[in-house]
Amino acid sequence: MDKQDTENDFEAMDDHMMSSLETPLRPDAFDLTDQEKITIIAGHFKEIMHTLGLDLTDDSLKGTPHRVAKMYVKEIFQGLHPDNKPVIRRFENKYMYNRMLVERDITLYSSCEHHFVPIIGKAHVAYIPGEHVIGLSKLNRIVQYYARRPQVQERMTMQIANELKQALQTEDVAVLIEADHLCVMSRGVNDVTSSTITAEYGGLFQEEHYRSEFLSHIRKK
Ligand SMILES: Nc1nc2c(ncn2[C@@H]2O[C@H](COP(=O)(O)OP(=O)(O)OP(=O)(O)O)[C@@H](O)[C@H]2O)c(=O)[nH]1
Ligand SMILES: [Zn+2]
Repeated sequence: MDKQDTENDFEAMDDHMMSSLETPLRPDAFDLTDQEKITIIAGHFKEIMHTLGLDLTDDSLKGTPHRVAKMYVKEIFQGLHPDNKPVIRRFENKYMYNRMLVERDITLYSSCEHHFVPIIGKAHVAYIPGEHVIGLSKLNRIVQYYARRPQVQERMTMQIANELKQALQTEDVAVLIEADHLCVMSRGVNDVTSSTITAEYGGLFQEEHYRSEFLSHIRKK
């Protein structure tokens, strides 16, 4: 691929990211069942391994195509399927708790959509309840749902923030993600010390006071 192609790729990526927060999916993305997807992906992965020169009759390797396909569909990319979206029940804020609620250090395991290798880190989310609250674990589940698909960190951050705003019926939501990208660490520039931080601050979190309180909570150990 020459430099011009790479630049065009990035222009296409920029256009897409500006026009939509949605993960780019084909219109017929859910026509196949999970089982059909696993069978097809296993076949393709077998070809990849075969092309790499691996002996697929070897005891240790022969199950790998099916293992990888099942892992893609049922585990690390399960967040592509809307059926796996967490069901969030809103409760009335009967305690009248109107201060900040922070859920910090949420385990984040995602995959880079450019190289299909892991993005590993932590998400910190916060909101200021209005009339509604949701169960604490649902904050983690929303993070996991958007992480379990091929991602770029910026889009993942915005998708999580938007979902929280909808679930909580408030703009007063903050999301900060700090993550290590294996595509940066284990190949390419091979940098194992850098990490990537992205953040979205909605509503009151655009004000310095609320933002600093959030940041001070997530810095405390
Ligand atoms: N903005 C953004 N870029 C990412 C993310 N994850 C990976 N990338 C970058 O996507 C870019 C893809 O660039 P390319 O030049 O097409 O790929 P490449 O030749 O493998 O690039 P190198 O990683 O530099 O070797 C790389 O610079 C990655 O670091 C992400 O979450 N956000
Ligand atoms: Zn990557």
